[in-house]
Amino acid sequence: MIITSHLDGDKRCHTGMFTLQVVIIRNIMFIGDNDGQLIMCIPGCGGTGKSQLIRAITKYFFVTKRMYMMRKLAPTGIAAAEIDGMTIHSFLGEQRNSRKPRTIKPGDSKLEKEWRLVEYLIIDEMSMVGLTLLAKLNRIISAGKHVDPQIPFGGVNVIIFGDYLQYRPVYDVPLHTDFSLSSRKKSSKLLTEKEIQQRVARSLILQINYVVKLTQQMRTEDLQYLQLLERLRQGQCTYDDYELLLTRVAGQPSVGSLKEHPWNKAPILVFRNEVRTQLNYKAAVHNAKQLNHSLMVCVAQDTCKGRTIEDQILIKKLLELPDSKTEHLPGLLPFVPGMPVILTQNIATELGLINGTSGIFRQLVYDTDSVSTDMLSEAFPNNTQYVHRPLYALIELTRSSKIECNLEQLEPNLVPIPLMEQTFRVDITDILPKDKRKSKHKAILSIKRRAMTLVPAYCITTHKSQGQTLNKVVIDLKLPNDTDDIAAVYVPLSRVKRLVDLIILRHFDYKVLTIKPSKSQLAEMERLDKLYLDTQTRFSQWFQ
Ligand SMILES: Nc1ncnc2c1ncn2[C@@H]1O[C@H](COP(=O)(O)OP(=O)(O)OP(=O)(O)O)[C@@H](O)[C@H]1O
Repeated sequence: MIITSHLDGDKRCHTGMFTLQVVIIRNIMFIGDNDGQLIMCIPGCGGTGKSQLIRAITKYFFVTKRMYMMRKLAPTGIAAAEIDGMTIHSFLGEQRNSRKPRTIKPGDSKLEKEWRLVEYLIIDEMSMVGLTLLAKLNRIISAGKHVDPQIPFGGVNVIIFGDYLQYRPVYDVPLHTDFSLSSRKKSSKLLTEKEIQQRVARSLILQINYVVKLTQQMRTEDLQYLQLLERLRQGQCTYDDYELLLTRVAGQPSVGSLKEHPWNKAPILVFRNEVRTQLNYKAAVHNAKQLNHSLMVCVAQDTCKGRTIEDQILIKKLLELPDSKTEHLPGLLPFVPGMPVILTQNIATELGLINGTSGIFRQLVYDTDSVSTDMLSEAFPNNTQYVHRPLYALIELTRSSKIECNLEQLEPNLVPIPLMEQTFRVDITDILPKDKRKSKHKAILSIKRRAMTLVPAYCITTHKSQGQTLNKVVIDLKLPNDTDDIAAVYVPLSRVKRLVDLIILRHFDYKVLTIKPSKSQLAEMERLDKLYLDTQTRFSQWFQ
């Protein structure tokens, strides 16, 4: 109601009734009056309907014919696909892991055109958005809107959704970062440009002026389990909670077999990309055998400085790299009809064929001369057919309202997915002969890869599962040694509606259920709670 009435021009949202808050960082000053600008946060723990609310808001913009005024962004492909939006990176026109930041020039007419009509920006999964990324987004909007850089987000209304106890950004610092401690420690040192930008972004977060907290659980229908998840959020699970979860460890008489329906179709959530890749390989081999098919594996075409790579050791190393290190183009991609897959690049944004879109692999179309059975990896059986020049894969989209494929002789929901090209860098020091290694120097190669932009989805990382509701899921709670993040336990456990919808892969330690939220997570949640009280007072009629 707050958002729709703001959109419809409610005076209460435009009179600047807020307390004046001035934040000065070096020479950058933001004034927190906002003059009617909505800088809103909608926090809510997993399953309280944040994505659902984004869909409802979208519908309102749609029925009132104002879709052109809004943009929806999320930090990861899957989270973006969940809300029919885009990843922040692709929206900023940047490649993942890119070393070259996009230059922002004032008066960039393309940028201004992109932003001219945008008045509302929705950002989902705020826990995974970093301050550096937010600062960049702010700079781009400011330039796009061609307004005073002191105006937060170029005057665009921003609505941020998420849950600070879920996954944090990978190469960035979270939005709740408290700089008051570190700045005192480093007071004698000058801040780097990056640190300044992070503080600027933090000052934007401090200007959130409306908060509506979602509290009613919409996903979990199992009350006892819901209470357990609530305790988990505080790091206060009891031994009884632990014993209850132990009843779901695989191998118990009360737990169904992973080989049988429905568990043989349930996605497996793991922590590491390497483990994910290996499990996907195993599942593909197993399913091909079940179907009496010989396994097909697409091989990526790698070149270095325009030349084909001849060195067998290097070829093997490149093909075995996890796709998280190769711009998400897999070296070896097994294909079995019926295999769940996820797109890893934006192919046609306007059609919703974006990074994160899921589907089912149906058929591979390839150059028949390019098939060999020379073994490329021990992970696959001897009779595996390696396809060196695939042309495209036919994918059945599981959820798409935008695509109506009218290709001759193809069913309407089958979409051809072509190959894509990306460049990535790889450190090859470990495979160089000892006499060629230079101490302290890394040997880095730039590799151009042409490959299918798909990965199997029998198994996904817990990080990628954030934001999804899963019918049945198999999870692991034996955390990697260096993990003390509550998200690593909370995210996988909160993907299902009932405890019986999950199986835990193996025995785990009680102490993982007692991981506490960090100080800055708690402080930010408290701050948002206070703002929620203010918002309720301001809009009392909607909170009765
Ligand atoms: N108002 C509602 N009425 C009926 N069902 C709802 C409602 N809101 C959410 N749901 C259902 O509850 C489940 C969880 O909702 P949703 O995915 O929107 O939660 P979320 O807060 O985004 O979770 P997460 O933090 O894990 O991303 C979904 O299956 C959704 O369809």
